[in-house]
Amino acid sequence: MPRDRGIAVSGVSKRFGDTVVVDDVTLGADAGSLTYLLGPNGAGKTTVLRMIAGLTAPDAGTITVEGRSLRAIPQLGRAIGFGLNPFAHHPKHTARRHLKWQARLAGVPADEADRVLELVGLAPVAGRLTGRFSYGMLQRLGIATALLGDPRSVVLDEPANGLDVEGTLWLRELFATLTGQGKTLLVASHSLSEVEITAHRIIIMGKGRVLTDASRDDVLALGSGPRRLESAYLEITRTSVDYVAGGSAR
Ligand SMILES: Nc1ncnc2c1ncn2[C@@H]1O[C@H](COP(=O)(O)OP(=O)(O)OP(=O)(O)O)[C@@H](O)[C@H]1O
Repeated sequence: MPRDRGIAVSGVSKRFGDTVVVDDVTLGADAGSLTYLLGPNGAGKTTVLRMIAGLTAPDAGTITVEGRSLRAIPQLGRAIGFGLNPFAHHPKHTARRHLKWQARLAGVPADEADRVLELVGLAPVAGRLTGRFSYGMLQRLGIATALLGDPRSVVLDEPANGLDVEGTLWLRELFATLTGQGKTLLVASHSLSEVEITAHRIIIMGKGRVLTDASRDDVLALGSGPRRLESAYLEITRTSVDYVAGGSAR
């Protein structure tokens, strides 16, 4: 059966100045699947997500959403929900006001704000200033923004960062619900333990290139020991890390 590609990135490259940060990347995410994008710091994950969001223009290649070129989609925010930066909010606005504003930008009804506040568990603090939110609450607000208008595809950048245990379990359930509804989920993450539990497909980038794009089971088969994904990941990215905080760790 052909794969039902929600998001398809084909032969995409991006250079900043003299540096090629995304180099002929082809990857995608299927409807009804949770696809994770992994890779060391600076691998190019966020740049790929920003190009899918239309925030960064690729130098080469094509990006399609449900078979349509980005340029042919008049209101991209209705087709894909993006949660790329939990700090993209005005600290003097309440959560509800922020989401109503985001709804307007995405071209969806303002009353969507209250639906998504409920969905992410922020309804009780809807009237609180976002400047007083904890990091975990801001993550939930970012996820709420991505869910405005109930888009068929959702793209998130490290949504599990800062979530407490209850929040992590909540996010796991949310992902299961969304994929069960046939939605396309593309999520950049460094939380290997969570990825190992929830992924359907795993893409690993390094130095701007795709190193691996395979089912979760096929990636796990490359690892060994009690932390299979961690061991597979370290092996795959071994030659792709040129920045290690605190010096050479490996
Ligand atoms: N606007 C920009 N101008 C110049 N360089 C940039 C810009 N945005 C990103 N880069 C560079 O592109 C490279 C890839 O960055 P990117 O944020 O896509 O990596 P990443 O895989 O998401 O990393 P991380 O895991 O740290 O979030 C990095 O070297 C980064 O410094």
